Amino acid sequence: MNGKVLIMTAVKAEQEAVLRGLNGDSRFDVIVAGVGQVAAAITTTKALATSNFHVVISAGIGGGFRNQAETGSVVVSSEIIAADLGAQTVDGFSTVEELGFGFSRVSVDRELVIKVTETLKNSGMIVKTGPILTLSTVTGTEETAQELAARFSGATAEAMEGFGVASAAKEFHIPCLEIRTISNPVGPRDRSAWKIKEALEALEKVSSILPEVLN
Ligand SMILES: O=C(O)c1cccc(C(=O)CC[C@H]2O[C@@H](n3cnc4c(=O)[nH]cnc43)[C@H](O)[C@@H]2O)c1
Repeated sequence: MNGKVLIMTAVKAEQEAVLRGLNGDSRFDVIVAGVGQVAAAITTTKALATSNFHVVISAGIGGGFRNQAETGSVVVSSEIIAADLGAQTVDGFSTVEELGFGFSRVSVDRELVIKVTETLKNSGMIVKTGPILTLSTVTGTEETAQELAARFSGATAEAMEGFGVASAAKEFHIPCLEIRTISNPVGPRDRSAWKIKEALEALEKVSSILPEVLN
C-alpha cells in the first residue's frame, strides 16, 4: 500500500507505549495529539497535510462501558461518535444531524475492523468491537454512564480524541480507526479504579501486533 500508517495518541506516555510496541518500524509515524478532540483534530490535520498516509489510528487508553468492555480489554471502533456534539432539549439530547448542522459520526471500514480485531484476538487479547464515544468531559457518574449507553446503542468505550482524529482523516479521505485499551470503567469517578499502567502495557502489545495487519 502507498503511504505510512499514522497513529495519534493523546499524551507522551501513550506515544512511548506505542513506539515500544512498534520497535522501530519505519512504516509508522506516532504523534502526540494532545488531550481532547480539538487538539487532536488540529495535530492530525497538520500531519496529514505534510505526509502521505494510507490509514490513521487514534490510539490510547479509554473507559469501558459496563457489560461491554472490561478494564484490561481492548476496544476496536466500529464507529467513532462525538457523543456531546448537539443540544440538550426538554425531550432529551438532539444530535447535530437532528439539528441539521453537520455530522457527529465517522464510519470505520468494516474489513479494517475485522482484520485488526481478529489479529488482536489471535494474539490472545480480549477484544471488543463497537462504537467508541468521544467526549469533552470524562464521565464521572453512573447517571451519565447510563444516559450515554441508552443514547448510543452498543456504546463500548469512551475517550476524548477519536472524533477529532477521525474528522481530520475524513477531510483527507483517509480511512480511520480508533483502538482503546481499557484503563477504567465508565461511571462514578474513582481514581483508584484507573489501571493506567496496565492499559499502557496493553497498548504496547497492541502496537507490536499492528504491523502484521496494517503494513
Ligand atoms: O479523573 C481523574 O482523576 C483522572 C485520572 C486519570 C486520567 C484522567 C483523564 O482525564 C484522562 C483523560 C485521557 O485518557 C483518556 N481516557 C481514559 N479513560 C477515559 C474515560 O473513561 N473517559 C474519557 N477519556 C478517557 C482520554 O482519551 C484522555 O486522553 C482523569
